[in-house]
Amino acid sequence: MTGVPTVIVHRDAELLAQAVAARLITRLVDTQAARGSAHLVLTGGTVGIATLAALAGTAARDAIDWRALDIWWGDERFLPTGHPERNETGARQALLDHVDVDPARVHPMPGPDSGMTAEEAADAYAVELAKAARPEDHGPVPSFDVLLLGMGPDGHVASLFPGQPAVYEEERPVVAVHGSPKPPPTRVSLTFPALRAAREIWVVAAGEEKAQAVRMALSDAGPFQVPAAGARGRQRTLFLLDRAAAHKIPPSLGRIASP
Ligand SMILES: O=C(O)[C@H](O)[C@@H](O)[C@H](O)[C@H](O)COP(=O)(O)O
Repeated sequence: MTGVPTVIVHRDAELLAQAVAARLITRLVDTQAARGSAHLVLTGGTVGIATLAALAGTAARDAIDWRALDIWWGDERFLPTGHPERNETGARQALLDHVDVDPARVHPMPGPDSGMTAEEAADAYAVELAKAARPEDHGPVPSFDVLLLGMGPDGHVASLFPGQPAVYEEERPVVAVHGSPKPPPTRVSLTFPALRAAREIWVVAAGEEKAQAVRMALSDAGPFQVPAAGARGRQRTLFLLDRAAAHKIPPSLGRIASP
């Protein structure tokens, strides 16, 4: 784990989504200018999808070279392709159906309609990640330029739930998750080793019900109990919050970015 997270607080959930969308445009444009292409990891959840919708609604989205972008998911609900509860479906409806992505560079996690079990889907995703990794990357996954994470009131990120076997995985980059406390029970998730390959991790959270988990994630809580406490990027970690989610952290920690 590297560095202390930077905390940025916006007025409310709507402005937070707009601000994260604007930040994504800048970051992806800068990365593509420097390296030609970029790797972005998406999240499900309310703020995650609201951010993608905000991005789709911003004219500046055209500054991104959508065809030079690999899109991955941090986790997926193990449901058939097109199911309304899949994180992929939400991302496609909010953003991906409205921009000129290269279909070959959009990497959804397989669902049960692939004929695979959740374990096989996790292994297949690990193979796909390994194919995209370059020798200069730190292990069998690409160095994600931005990895977006929503966070649950229990401090979970991706489908890494407190105390569940997936949080203890130190080898495999992707695992199957059974018995998730948030429905649906079966999921596929990146693990801590894969998350920590990211150059930047942006934890995005809004709402009073997240305030306690935000405080714990920024304290010295252990990642097995509060998985968001273990989500740290190699170069930078941002906690992008609305005021309600930020109100339990010491004022010294948060930078208020919106009046
Ligand atoms: O499949 C999912 O649900 C997610 O990927 C999950 O990790 C989500 O991001 C958080 O639970 C926050 O979700 P909310 O923003 O809806 O609270």
